Amino acid sequence: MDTDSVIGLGETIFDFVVVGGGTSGLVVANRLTELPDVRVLVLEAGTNRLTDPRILVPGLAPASYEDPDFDWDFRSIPQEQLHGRQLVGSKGRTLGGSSAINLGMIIYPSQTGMNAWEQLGNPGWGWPEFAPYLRKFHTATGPSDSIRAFFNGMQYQQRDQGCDGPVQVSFGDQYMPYHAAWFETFQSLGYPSSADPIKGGGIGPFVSPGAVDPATHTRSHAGAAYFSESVQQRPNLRVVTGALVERLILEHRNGSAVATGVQFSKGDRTYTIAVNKEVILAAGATQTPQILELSGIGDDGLLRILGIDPVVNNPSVGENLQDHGVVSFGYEVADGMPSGDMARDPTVAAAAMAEYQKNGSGPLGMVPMVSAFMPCLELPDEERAQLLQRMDDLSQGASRAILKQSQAVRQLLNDPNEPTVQYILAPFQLLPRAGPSPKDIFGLGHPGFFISIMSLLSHPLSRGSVHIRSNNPGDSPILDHGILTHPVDVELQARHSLWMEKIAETQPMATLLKENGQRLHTPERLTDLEKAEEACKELVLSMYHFSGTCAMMPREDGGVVDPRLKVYGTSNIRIVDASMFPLVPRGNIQATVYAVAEKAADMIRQDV
Ligand SMILES: Cc1cc2nc3c(=O)[nH]c(=O)nc-3n(C[C@H](O)[C@H](O)[C@H](O)COP(=O)(O)OP(=O)(O)OC[C@H]3O[C@@H](n4cnc5c(N)ncnc54)[C@H](O)[C@@H]3O)c2cc1C
Repeated sequence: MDTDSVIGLGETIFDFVVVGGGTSGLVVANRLTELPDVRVLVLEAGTNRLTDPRILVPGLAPASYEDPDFDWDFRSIPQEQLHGRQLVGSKGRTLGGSSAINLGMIIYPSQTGMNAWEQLGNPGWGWPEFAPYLRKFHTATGPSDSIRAFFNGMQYQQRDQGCDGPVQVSFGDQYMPYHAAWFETFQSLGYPSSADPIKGGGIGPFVSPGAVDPATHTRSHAGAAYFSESVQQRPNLRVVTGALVERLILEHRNGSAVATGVQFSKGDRTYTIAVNKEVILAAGATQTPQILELSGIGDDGLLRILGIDPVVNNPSVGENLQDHGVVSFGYEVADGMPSGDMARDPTVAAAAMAEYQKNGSGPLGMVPMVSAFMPCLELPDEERAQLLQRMDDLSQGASRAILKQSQAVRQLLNDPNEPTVQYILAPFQLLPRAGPSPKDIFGLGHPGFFISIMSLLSHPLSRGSVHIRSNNPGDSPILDHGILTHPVDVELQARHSLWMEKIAETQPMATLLKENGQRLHTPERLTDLEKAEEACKELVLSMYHFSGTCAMMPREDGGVVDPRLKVYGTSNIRIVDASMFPLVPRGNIQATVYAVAEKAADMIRQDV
């Protein structure tokens, strides 16, 4: 399909117009066009780079960051709580969206976390109903026998995995000694792996599989998986790239707003396309609220100031932004030990590329990260009670929306079986202080060889927002990440970060690291909670898990969509991307995005 063409577009009546050809948009477009009578148009602002090596080769993802052909490259406003630092907001701007440029880790949400979605007023969204969709989107290929032996204690059963979904999920073939030591170190600390995260429970270390096709060793993202060559042949599907959706054309009918068309620009022309049944918003958590606001759905006051006629007053549009902040500690490796930092030597980089081109193996063809879900171990019962009390005190007088969410998060933090953090081991250096440019953070610019241990709060309480800055659709929205604005998050993040020092000094990890070697996070070992809190504020970065800005919740609780994903006050606009998450789930979120979109597609098919 020539996705750059608009020829004949005006002559077709589309039943559904999907805004955004990213992770969720392509899932829904694919599933709807399985029905031959349903005509779907996808409008994607970004490029079609399906055959570009920076997307195809999993290990080349960082080469796409900040390039406008791949990345929206947002920056937050200065974050007061982080001493005025700006955070990066990379986000895919190409067919496949963020799944085409992300780090490829596939991690599943927890049972308790999903049940919290349902408890927030969303019948049908608890774990039992949601879990099948976590399998529907993917086909898993298990680890080889040698990889299973390498990761002593790894939990994995083929019967638990997805077996016929479009996204290919697999393990790598060349892990480093730190990866095996990760498992053994947690075991030494008394926390062996207890369950495969796909089952929604358990704590301890696990190997994060990657969205990599084991046959071709290429990235399996939404573009490759849901917009494959055979799907491109469907006569009832049309995809146009380079099409920036500016606003929806709305009319009032019987007390609600009806979308009758979509206005978009391509090149220097503006087009309006009629829609027969529904508009499906899938522009991601940063731009779905932008499009609603540009169309007159949002906070009346803000819209009027910016010269937009309000159609539906809902001040919750663009609020409730959630993200996982990630704090990374860097440890120098022992002399002679390998590190991904070796790739800064052009000879080593060329050898890795040659190995990849020969048979797809090696570091470029895999996702080289392992993780662990853990409770907060350095938190004695009495201090835990104090922390929860602090949380309750801080919630006093909060809006109904925040109060309800705080209660849900409180339950999660109080559950002894629910992790409060995800630790990740990456066998290369990260330089948060060199930010906000991702090229500097990922650029391996510090001399020497390092690994990184990272911590991400599983259930953050901090909230940010994203709103339009003007009525010009070409202006990027005002992004206020809000990471670590909540004092309880700062304390929890610091306590978890202190534990990263323990991981690094426990055997066998300790022997792989240089004794008294350089540390990229702080010159001295952190022992003190206050100093750790300060370090977290200096180091925390966005994990690019934008979500929650058009949350699925009752409208009086701060919701923007109902449990059928319909935008309140409208009759034919749905949201299917990460902006509908009421609470960000534990871990990396693409698996949850895929599953939400699969469930959304089923709902839409039932409803029309
Ligand atoms: C650098 C990076 C690394 C990440 N690493 C991981 C990881 O390892 N594991 C994991 O699970 N998750 C990861 N994530 C997160 C995950 O990829 C995203 O949360 C998920 O893909 C978001 O899906 P979405 O459908 O909500 O939005 P997207 O996939 O971002 O899709 C939105 C699409 O809408 C388009 N669009 C936006 N505005 C308009 C407009 N006005 N008109 C037309 N089109 C528009 C965009 O160009 C984009 O293609 C990462 C994300 C990034 C950016």
